Amino acid sequence: MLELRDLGFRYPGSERAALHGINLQLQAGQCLGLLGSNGAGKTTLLSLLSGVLPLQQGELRWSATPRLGLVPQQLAFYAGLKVRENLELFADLYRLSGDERRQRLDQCIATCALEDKLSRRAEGLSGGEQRRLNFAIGLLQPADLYLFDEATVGVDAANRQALLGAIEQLSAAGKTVIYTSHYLEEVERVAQRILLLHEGQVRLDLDKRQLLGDDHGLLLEWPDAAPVGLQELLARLQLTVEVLPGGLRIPHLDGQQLLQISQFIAEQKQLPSLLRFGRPSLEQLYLRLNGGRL
Ligand SMILES: Nc1ncnc2c1ncn2[C@@H]1O[C@H](COP(=O)(O)OP(=O)(O)OP(=O)(O)O)[C@@H](O)[C@H]1O
Repeated sequence: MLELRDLGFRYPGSERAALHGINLQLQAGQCLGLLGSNGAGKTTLLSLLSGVLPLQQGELRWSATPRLGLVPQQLAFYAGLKVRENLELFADLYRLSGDERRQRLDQCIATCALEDKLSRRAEGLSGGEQRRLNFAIGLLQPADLYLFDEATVGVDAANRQALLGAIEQLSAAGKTVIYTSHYLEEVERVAQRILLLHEGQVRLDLDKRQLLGDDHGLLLEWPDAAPVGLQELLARLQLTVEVLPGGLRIPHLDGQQLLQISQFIAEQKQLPSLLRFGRPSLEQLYLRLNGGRL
């Protein structure tokens, strides 16, 4: 649905390009998780796609005229208007009418749990409530491509689940989504493909399953130090170990090795504070890839 060729952007007066040499093809129905540390260029990329910033260098090719829904990082509603007035105003801007207008409004209000906030002025809402209004306004727009920039910052855990559910529904309905967040467990949940930006360039672009792989390992942490004798056991089992703050990770092991480690642990006075067998999370991979600069 979208192809970027050698896209670049430099803010006026800035010495360094915020983005350069970005090549990317995005298929319809795909949810792309956009990662990168502060200043990596994520918002700049979304701003170029949504036309908030003018194209300076490179090409943006759409397969058809795009209908875009945007949930921007900067809150974008009328602070002095009530929640209901904001939603109606944006419904007018999106030219929604009749049944579709009512359905979309009802759905956005329910997803973002705004039912009891409708007669409140937007400026009087809490931070998380304002974020939910911002989200509702983006979701209200009938679009083929939805861009979410830090859309859940400050939203409480229960409401966050509802917003993520809405993103999964967009994907399931064949909508294309670009989702950027520093909450990597959210990106891991919604995205099928992961794009990592670093200093304005694409550092990594992979299918999520390919990235996370099925490299099952054992993650162990202790309240104090690891038990005496563990290192010897691991060496005897010929296992490689990654030392982490507070614990260690054994990236590859088979059932027998897992059993022997479990027996050793069971015989110790102090149990681990964390024992997890599985593949690494996106956050753990990200910290390894990006040198911990999230
Ligand atoms: N309006 C601006 N004027 C000048 N430079 C800017 C402007 N906005 C962003 N930049 C710079 O462009 C680079 C990319 O910024 P951008 O906001 O795209 O990063 P980001 O990945 O979205 O970061 P964050 O995770 O902090 O939101 C940074 O070096 C930033 O300082």
